[in-house]
Amino acid sequence: MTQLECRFQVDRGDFCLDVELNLPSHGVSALFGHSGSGKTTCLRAMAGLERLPNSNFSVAGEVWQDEARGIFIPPHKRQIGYVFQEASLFSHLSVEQNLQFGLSRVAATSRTVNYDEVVSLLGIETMLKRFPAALSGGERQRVAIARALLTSPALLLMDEPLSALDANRKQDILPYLERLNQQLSIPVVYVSHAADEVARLADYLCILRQGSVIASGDIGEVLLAQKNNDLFIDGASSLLEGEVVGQSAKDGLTELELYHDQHRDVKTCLRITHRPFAIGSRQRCRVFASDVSLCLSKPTDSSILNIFPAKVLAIEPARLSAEMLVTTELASGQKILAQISRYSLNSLAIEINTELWIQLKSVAVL
Ligand SMILES: Nc1ncnc2c1ncn2[C@@H]1O[C@H](COP(=O)(O)OP(=O)(O)OP(=O)(O)O)[C@@H](O)[C@H]1O
Repeated sequence: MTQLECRFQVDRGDFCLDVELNLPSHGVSALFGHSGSGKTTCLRAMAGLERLPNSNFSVAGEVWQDEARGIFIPPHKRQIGYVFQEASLFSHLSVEQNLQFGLSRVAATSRTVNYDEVVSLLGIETMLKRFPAALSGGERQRVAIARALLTSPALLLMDEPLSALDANRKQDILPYLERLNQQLSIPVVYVSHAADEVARLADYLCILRQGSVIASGDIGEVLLAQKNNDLFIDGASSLLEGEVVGQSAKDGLTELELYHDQHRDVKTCLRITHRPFAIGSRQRCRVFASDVSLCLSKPTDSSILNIFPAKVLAIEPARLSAEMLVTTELASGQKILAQISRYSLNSLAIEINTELWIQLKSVAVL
């Protein structure tokens, strides 16, 4: 079900924005694009911090802006949480007082979020008595997210919340964002220009370029469709998601059964280096096209653990002229990109509909 519907337009002479989006009612929708593509302008318009002409925005059927009808709900009357690049906490208040401030902004009878649950979800139990100056950047950001959640928002807007953090702090905070997404049913609009973040967190991806939407949809589909987009500086990739079904510390392996097309009666199990995941938990993996190789017959003496039969769906040039991107489909329906040399494509005579075997040399667990 679509929950967020917007049409934002503005002509500032040197920058024109014309964006129409229908975002889902749950999960994380990422607005992804280069600097200056209009991501923050859209987020600010959703918050009502910017009133764009000829624009409209509704959340779960509730109209927050409709210029044609003269409707514009001011920011303080919109049920939103807003998290900025830098945590904007009150420095004279303790963490607990900062959180209580968030909680006090909404009447007890209208609260949809539980204080203890949020504190535990963001792992801030031990910081409650401390003041913002005594917290690391990552901890401050966790408190800012908790404070935003405690206002029981109908919508959580996050503008590059990790961009001020170094790589290690970023890795520390990502699991909290994932848990938040899994445990609370508040839709999140997440602005980012980092490919690794959106691949890990987003369920729905919208790519903006120079004020326009150039692609939007399920993250897996957009990653495939935009395989050559230079925003994915780390390379073309596909996403696989599945449930942990096996653990063998002895063999050093964890086994995931991939979610698949319900109409197909075939299952695919992915074996990855052992990780301490709970059986039954949901995990997402990213497979870089450069880590996938193709064979015409089944390799029987390969060190590669994941070898699956597949069919070629599409063949397109990669960004490097000597390389090609081959979209393959497993019998269970997942699509996986392989990047091979033009030379190999020709010498193996790989064409659309060729049936072959794919080898996943490496799988990044996100
Ligand atoms: N209030 C404003 N008045 C005029 N121009 C603005 C205003 N705010 C932003 N802009 C311009 O609008 C364009 C889009 O800016 P915006 O901040 O939305 O992009 P962005 O994709 O979020 O970029 P970044 O990743 O650098 O934050 C830019 O050219 C910017 O300079």
